[in-house]
Amino acid sequence: MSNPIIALDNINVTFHQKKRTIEAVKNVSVHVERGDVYGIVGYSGAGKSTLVRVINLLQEPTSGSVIVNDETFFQADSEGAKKTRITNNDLRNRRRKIGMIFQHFNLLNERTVTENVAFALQNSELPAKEKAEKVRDLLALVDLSDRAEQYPSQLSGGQKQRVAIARALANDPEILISDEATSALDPKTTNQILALLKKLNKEFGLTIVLITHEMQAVKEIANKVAVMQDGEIIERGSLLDIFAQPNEQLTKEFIETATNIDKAIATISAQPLVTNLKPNELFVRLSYVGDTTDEPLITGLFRDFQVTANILYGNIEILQDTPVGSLLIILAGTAEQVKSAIATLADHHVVIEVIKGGK
Ligand SMILES: Nc1ncnc2c1ncn2[C@@H]1O[C@H](COP(=O)(O)OP(=O)(O)OP(=O)(O)O)[C@@H](O)[C@H]1O
Repeated sequence: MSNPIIALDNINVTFHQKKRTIEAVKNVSVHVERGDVYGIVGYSGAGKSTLVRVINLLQEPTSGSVIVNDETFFQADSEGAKKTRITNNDLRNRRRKIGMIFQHFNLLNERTVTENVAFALQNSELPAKEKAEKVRDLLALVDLSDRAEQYPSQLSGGQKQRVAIARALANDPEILISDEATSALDPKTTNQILALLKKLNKEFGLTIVLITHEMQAVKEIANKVAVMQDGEIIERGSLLDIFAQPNEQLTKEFIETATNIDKAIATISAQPLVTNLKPNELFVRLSYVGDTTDEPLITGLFRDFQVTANILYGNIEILQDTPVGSLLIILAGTAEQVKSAIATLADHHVVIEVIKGGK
C-alpha cells in the first residue's frame, strides 16, 4: 500500500496564555489514505479545527510530525526541541494543493461569483484565457454557471458554499479540508453539498478531511471516522465498524443523533408488549452489517429452533453501499431454544443486546 497522503504523528498543540495553558490537541496521530473521506467528529472545543489546521501549518504544532504527500512539513520531537520546517515559499505552493472550505464560506462580498473563484488563481501561471475557462468549468461543476455575475449577498447559503468549493478546487488540490462546511445550512442544502463532495471524491479521487459535530454528515459520505474529545481521538475506525459497534459512550451519543435508535428503544420499551414481557420472552436488539441483512435470519429462527421473533422496530441504513441494520424484537421460546438461536445469530456476526427479560 502506498504511504498515507496525510500523516500526522504524535501531534501536540499547546496554547500558552497569560494565566493558563490550553492543550488543544494531545498526542494525536491520524493517517489519511489517498481517496479517503475522513470524518472527524466532536463537540465544540474538542480540538478538531486546531488539528486540521495543522495539516497545512495554518497552525504550527508544538510537537509531532506532519507529512503530506511524503513531504515533511514539520517535525519536532518535543516542545522547544529542534524543529524541521518546510520553507515559507514551498509551503505557499503546497497550500494551493490543499483546498479549504468553512462554515461561513469566507467569500469576498465586493466581488462577483466569477471574481471570487478567479481570486484563487491570482498566482497561477495560466494565461488569462485559460484562467477564465477554468473558472467557467468550475462554476459548471458546482452548477452555478447562471450565477456567475452575481454577488455573494444575492446567493443562498448552499450557493455560497458551492462558490467556496469552486474556489477551493481552482488549483486542482489533492486534498480538501472541510471545516464545519455544512453546519450553517438546512438539512436539504446540507445533503446537496455532501452529494457534491461525494461526487468530487468519487470522480476526481479528491481526498477529503471533514470535520463536523454532525454525525449525519459523516454518515453520508465518510469511509473513516475519528471521534475527538478534549484534544484526543478517543475512537476511530471504518464508518461501518464505528456504526456497527461503537465502544465509547461519546461515539454512541453521536451515532444516536444519526440513527435515533435509543429513542426507538425508549418508545418501544413503554409499550405493553414489552412492559408485560412473559417469562419465556426476551426483548433484544439485533445489529448487523452487510450480507447478513439479506439472509432470512428471522424466519430461520423459527424453522431451526422454534423460536418466534416479533419485530417491533426495524431500521436498515445503507452506509457506503452496505446495509447496516438494527431490529428490536421479542424472541419467545424455551430457554434452551432461545440460547441456540442467539448462538446462531452470533455466528452470523449479528450483535445481540438483551434489553429486557431473560432473568
Ligand atoms: N489561537 C488560540 N489560542 C488559544 N486557544 C485556542 C486557540 N485556538 C483554539 N484554542 C482553544 O483550543 C481548544 C480547541 O479549539 P478548536 O477550535 O480546535 O475546537 P473545535 O473542536 O474545532 O471546536 P469548534 O467547532 O467550536 O471550533 C479550545 O479550548 C479553544 O478555545
